[in-house]
Amino acid sequence: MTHFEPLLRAENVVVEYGSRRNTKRVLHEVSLDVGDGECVGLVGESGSGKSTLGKAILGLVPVASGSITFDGRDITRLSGRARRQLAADIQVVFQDPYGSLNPMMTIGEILAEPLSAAGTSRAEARRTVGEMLERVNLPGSVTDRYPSEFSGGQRQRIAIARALVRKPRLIICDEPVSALDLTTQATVLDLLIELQRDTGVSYLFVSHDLGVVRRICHRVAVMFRGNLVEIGDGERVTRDPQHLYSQRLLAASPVADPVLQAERREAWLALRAADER
Ligand SMILES: Nc1ncnc2c1ncn2[C@@H]1O[C@H](COP(=O)(O)OP(=O)(O)OP(=O)(O)O)[C@@H](O)[C@H]1O
Repeated sequence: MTHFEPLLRAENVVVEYGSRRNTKRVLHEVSLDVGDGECVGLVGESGSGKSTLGKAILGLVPVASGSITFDGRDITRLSGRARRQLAADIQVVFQDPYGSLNPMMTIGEILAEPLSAAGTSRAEARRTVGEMLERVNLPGSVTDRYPSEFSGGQRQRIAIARALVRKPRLIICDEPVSALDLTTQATVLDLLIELQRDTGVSYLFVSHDLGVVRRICHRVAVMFRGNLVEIGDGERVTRDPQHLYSQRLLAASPVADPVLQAERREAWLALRAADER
């Protein structure tokens, strides 16, 4: 089995929404590692806290307690400036390729923007943009066109290229293929796998779709009502649902805590139900 050095480590992360008087805890001491070059899936039913963990790592929601370290450095509570500097290393790809690309900008402008914000020269930015388009299998000629001229799958390729331009070490993929039809999903997942092989980038792959996660992830973490209730060290090649559901997770969990045990079962039954729909 491959062992991975943790690039990202979340330890006992607590996130609460709401006001001081009316607090709703949505993450309960969640701990999770992502290794260099590893793809860790985060699955769970709707509202279980998957996106919130992604947002906490990106600094988009405050962490009430616990810590998040990246490459050995505490990034739990960074100033705005330090957070912007970290943007080169941690990028995000969202579900909605329609909403996440500015419709008023050309593809060339969209891809060059993070580079010019970081002070890269125009010539260098143009070269990098061309390289990234090639990586996501789009021709260089797309730079003069606008997002509305592309299909959902192509837009998601563009969003991935934008996430890649600053050569990040981690990409939070938040339901990146959920809005796509099945064939397009498959090509985008294959692209993500290929990019990971070529660049060694790590993914935290948020999805409610176990089939998708099974296809792309090395390990799968299961969230349930704000708790991380299970981590299975699956493999990308694991395609057998029985392997995940029955062998590893439902039957053989040596969990002393009966509440956690019950939550694990419920989480997996909910996922299985969603998977079968
Ligand atoms: N800005 C917010 N203010 C208050 N509550 C929120 C906010 N964002 C999310 N929540 C709540 O936090 C909980 C976790 O939400 P989150 O979006 O992280 O779940 P999720 O597992 O990603 O769900 P989905 O698969 O539907 O995206 C939910 O109960 C949700 O209603």
